[in-house]
Amino acid sequence: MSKNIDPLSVIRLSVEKKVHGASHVFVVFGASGDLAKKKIYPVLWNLFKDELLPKETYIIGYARSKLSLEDLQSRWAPYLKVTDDDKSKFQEFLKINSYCSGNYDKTSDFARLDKMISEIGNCNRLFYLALPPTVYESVTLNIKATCMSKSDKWTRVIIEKPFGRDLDSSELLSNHLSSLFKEEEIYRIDHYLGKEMVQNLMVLRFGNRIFSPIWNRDSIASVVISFKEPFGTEGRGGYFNDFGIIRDVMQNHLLQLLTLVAMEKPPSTDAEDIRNEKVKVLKSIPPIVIDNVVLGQYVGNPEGNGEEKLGYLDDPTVPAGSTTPTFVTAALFVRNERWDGVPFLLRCGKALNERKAEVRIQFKDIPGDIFNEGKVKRNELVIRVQPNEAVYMKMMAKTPGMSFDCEETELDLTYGSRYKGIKMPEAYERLILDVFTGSQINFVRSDELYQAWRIFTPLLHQIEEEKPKPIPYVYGSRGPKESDELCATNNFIYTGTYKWSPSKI
Ligand SMILES: NC(=O)C1=CN([C@@H]2O[C@H](COP(=O)(O)OP(=O)(O)OC[C@H]3O[C@@H](n4cnc5c(N)ncnc54)[C@H](OP(=O)(O)O)[C@@H]3O)[C@@H](O)[C@H]2O)C=CC1
Ligand SMILES: O=C1O[C@H](COP(=O)(O)O)[C@@H](O)[C@H](O)[C@H]1O
Repeated sequence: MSKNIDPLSVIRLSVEKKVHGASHVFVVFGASGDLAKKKIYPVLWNLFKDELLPKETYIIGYARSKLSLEDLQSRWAPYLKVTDDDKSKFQEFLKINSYCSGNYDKTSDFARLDKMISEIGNCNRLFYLALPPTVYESVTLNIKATCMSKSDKWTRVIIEKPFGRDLDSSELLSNHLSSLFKEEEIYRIDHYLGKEMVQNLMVLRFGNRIFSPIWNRDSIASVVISFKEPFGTEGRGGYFNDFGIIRDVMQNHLLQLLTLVAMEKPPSTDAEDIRNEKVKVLKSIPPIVIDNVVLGQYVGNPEGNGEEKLGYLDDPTVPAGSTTPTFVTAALFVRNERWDGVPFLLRCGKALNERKAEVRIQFKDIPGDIFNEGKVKRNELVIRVQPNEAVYMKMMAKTPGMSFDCEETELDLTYGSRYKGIKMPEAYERLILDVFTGSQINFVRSDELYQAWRIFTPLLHQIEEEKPKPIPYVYGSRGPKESDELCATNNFIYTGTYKWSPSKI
């Protein structure tokens, strides 16, 4: 693209083209809550500020609390970035916002909401459920009964995980939703699908000739998909304890990454073509067996990063003696022609040594090594999702100079240096814009969800019934050593010999 073209103007044009100049109302259910103030309103503000929201868009917050717009605004204040230059734009943003106080189970309150929307005009309607799942049922029933759009306009409902807690409860929710809405009206958010490097996976795989011949069991030894967070449950122990790290991160975000790495090339980039391929690959994954799993739980660290860090069980919101895992590594297998025998190691944990999400594809040893035995190390292709987005290939090269020795080095695409000054949109920004434009590529379809729960439910039930004691690991460490052992027995070789020395140029 020419340097003179503002990339945002291209997106603006494409959004306007797709919405055909229609008016929209975006309703935030749970407007007084955490997700709304930390994510949804800041994202709506960013989209508004960048003029990416369709022109005639109005936002209505809905929650039980009796709040004025000023009250709502004071909740957003710490999370919305408004600079001095933005002040007049922010006043315009306030003008498109309003608030409706009502209960989640009272049809007459939803009728009031419908009246508010109708007063704006005949418009497309987006309903974002930033709510605990306990009220999904009554809210969606009330939307259906009173708030659907009229005549030629559409309605879209955006829901957040957890989509149930196992196969049965997820099926109940899916059946409930499908009794009210068509699949194309339901947008199940997995915010990892909105991340730049996650979206990049399809382009890397299907836009490069070099990868397709080696992207299979003949060349790939193992795939490690990691999510690491350097903080514990701090304050969220109640919610987390009920769900655990498998439901919180692995069954959704990490499994989505796996499907994008493992799926076959779709016939097109249409949402249904891509989601069909994702479902196909999920169907080839048998349920995880507990022997292929390591469970961990963090314990306190008196010297954690300069200050004492409390263990999971020290969190007052966590029930005494809880065996909920805060760290899990699991080996999954895709039983199809491309992947048979290749372990996919999913690892996720809280209170670890760093923040990191990455996909690491480790290639097999080279056959017939002619160099000094043990010198040649396996190639690795690493797609670092966050932080500091990068794609790098660890490879061997001749040591520069007179000697004919070889050493480990890398081909390195670091986004921060290659794409200086490019603003990476927040995952939620992309996803919310996708809902306006009707693209379901980055949303989870009901049959995809079914398959995801099928893979994890037997393991989750076994853990809940047998309550195996998770292996303790220290807050701020890399997690239990048994996780490395599981990776090692599943054909991931860590040598510790690779050293990165980024170029100063
Ligand atoms: N463009 C860029 O920004 C680039 C950055 N780098 C940086 O260079 C550094 C090293 O590169 P990296 O790819 O991690 O290569 P390494 O070979 O150092 O690490 C490979 C993997 O092994 C894991 N590991 C660490 N210790 C053990 C162990 N004892 N047993 C088993 N596994 C272990 C690592 O971290 P863990 O298990 O803790 O997640 C990682 O998943 C990194 O900090 C990386 O970010 C490298 C290239 C390009
Ligand atoms: O869905 C979740 O994701 C966050 C991590 O998201 P990220 O975009 O910051 O990587 C995690 O902290 C949370 O527990 C989980 O519910």
